[in-house]
Amino acid sequence: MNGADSEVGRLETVMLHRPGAELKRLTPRNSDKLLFDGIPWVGRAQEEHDAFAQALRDHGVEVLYLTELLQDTLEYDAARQEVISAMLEERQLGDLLAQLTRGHLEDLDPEDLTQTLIAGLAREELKSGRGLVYGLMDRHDFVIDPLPNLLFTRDSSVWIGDRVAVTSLAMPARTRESMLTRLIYTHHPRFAGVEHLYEPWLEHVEGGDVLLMAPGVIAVGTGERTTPAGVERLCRRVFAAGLAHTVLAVPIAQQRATMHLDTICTMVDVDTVVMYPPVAYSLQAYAVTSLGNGELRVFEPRPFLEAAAQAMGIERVKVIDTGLDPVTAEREQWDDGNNTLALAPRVTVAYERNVETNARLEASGVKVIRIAGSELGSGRGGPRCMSCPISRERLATFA
Ligand SMILES: NC(=O)NCCC[C@H](N)C(=O)O
Repeated sequence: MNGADSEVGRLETVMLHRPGAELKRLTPRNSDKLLFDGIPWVGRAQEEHDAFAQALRDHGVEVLYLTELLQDTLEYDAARQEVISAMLEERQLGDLLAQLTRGHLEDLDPEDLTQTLIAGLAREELKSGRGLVYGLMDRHDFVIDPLPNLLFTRDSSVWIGDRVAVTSLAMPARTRESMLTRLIYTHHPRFAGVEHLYEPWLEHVEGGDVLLMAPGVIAVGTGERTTPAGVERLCRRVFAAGLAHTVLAVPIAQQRATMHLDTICTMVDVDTVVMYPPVAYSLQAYAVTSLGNGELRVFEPRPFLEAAAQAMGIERVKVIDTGLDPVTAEREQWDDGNNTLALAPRVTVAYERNVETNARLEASGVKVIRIAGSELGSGRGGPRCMSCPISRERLATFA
């Protein structure tokens, strides 16, 4: 059954995106805008990603690739027309270039259209071009921007219970990603009948900010990406659908190092998190519950870990004591040491480079499946960011 009610229930199915030609578009001139901190060696990034996918399969996880789902989806004419129109509307190419681009895209078969929607289209790759906008563009300028961050499938959709929240991404370089995930969830037969909990045109919410702490309890970070209004909208929708009794709104620093809640905190067991030490005990949360009729009850802020324990009905949330010196902690947090992907309670995937954090996890009894991420990490995301759980074994239902 599709869906998830926790971060740690046995992972059954996951959606990944194997990086490809879109990474080859990155240059020192555009990498900042495209949200990469370096220029990855693409072949090696693919090898690292293949090893990640294989590690998941070796642990019984079904791996779905976004590219394959998208290509299947683009076999349907309604889906093709929908995505081409939406993309051109967003892109603002002017009437003539939009018309030429439409013609170019309509001539592509599903495989090439998939590639073009992901890797983008440079002006020089258009079959034919003319007019003012075309003339004013450099031949390397993008008629369609590439989506190198599609790699981070966590952010462009998130399953909550049996519904999928198609997210509203905040950064211009990423907004088109959820156009593609929405298309898949709307038209692919595998997802027939799945209800959408959230939509890309609503206030900003990114999947990396959403943590399913326990059945009925969701933490949502609000900072550089998810906006306060996004959290409020998600609260209303989650409560209306009966998917949670408490949402914890967690303000996080609005900076790149902590762009999502999952860059500083992920769960490794039903009651245990690995967390960036400097914020572990200072992070605050506003608990939000439903008063019915769409009204929300918002509680005074209190320490996140306390608020989470209370909502989860447990005495305390345990924090892996990484006990790292501040410099090592900062280095490993930057390299996604706290961004782990649980395959089951106390079994987690982590970047091998975060030697100290991983050692502490193991000392606490967590099995760590190490993966290489020297190239993948240049996009500033770890194993949790690179995975969208489609199905996890349910822990429980809440009344
Ligand atoms: N959940 C995550 O933290 N995802 C990582 C996203 C990295 C990407 N380069 C971005 O800046 O959005």
